[in-house]
Amino acid sequence: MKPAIVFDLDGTLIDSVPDLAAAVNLTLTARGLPELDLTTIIGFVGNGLPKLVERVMTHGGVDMGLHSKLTRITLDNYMRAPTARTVLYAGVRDMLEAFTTSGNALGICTNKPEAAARQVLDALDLSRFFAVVVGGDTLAQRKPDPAPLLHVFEQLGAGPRFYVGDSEVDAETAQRAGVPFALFTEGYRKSPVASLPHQLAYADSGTLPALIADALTDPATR
Ligand SMILES: O=C(O)COP(=O)(O)O
Ligand SMILES: [Mg+2]
Repeated sequence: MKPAIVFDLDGTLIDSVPDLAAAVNLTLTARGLPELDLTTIIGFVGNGLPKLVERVMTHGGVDMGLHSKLTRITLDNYMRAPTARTVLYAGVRDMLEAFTTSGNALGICTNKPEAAARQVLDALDLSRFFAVVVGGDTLAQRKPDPAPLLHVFEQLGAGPRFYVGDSEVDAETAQRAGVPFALFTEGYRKSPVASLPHQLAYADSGTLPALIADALTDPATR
């Protein structure tokens, strides 16, 4: 049976931080606060938009009483132009075509709000690849809680499983869900590859289908 493969979105399939940064910086400049650079924002990404805004506010010394308001404003900013500067990582479209042609069921488990994730996938013509999309606000729990990931796999059906992501949060989610994990090393990871639990690591999306096939013939991941 072909494995079901679930992907993280930001930092794994798409380089989306330029648009997240633009949304955050609109929020900041509207309050007279200085803009943040991409590296700083990358350090704040991974636990969903409310957490991103919380980290930005802590960094800027903004009163946390404004958190829900600034989260709403930042999401509105983001939703107005979610793919203006966002690009797919090299080889991603071909990789998704290859998995689809071989009959793998594919899903998305992201901490991005579900509506934003769906809008981004539509705009980049990626929606057709994914039978299930779960975002950071789809369930009461978000990654690194394993519930959203298990929810996606349950809907994709029986068979072997693999989760593909770029971050500490993704590695922990997979581990807690008991699912083998493929780490994309060129995303928004903050710590060294060796410190993240993973069954395989890759830097070129074109190599992933063969790597997953190999890993699934290895008794350690079966
Ligand atoms: O929204 C985030 O913080 C990160 O999104 P991701 O889970 O797709 O990497
Ligand atoms: Mg990610």
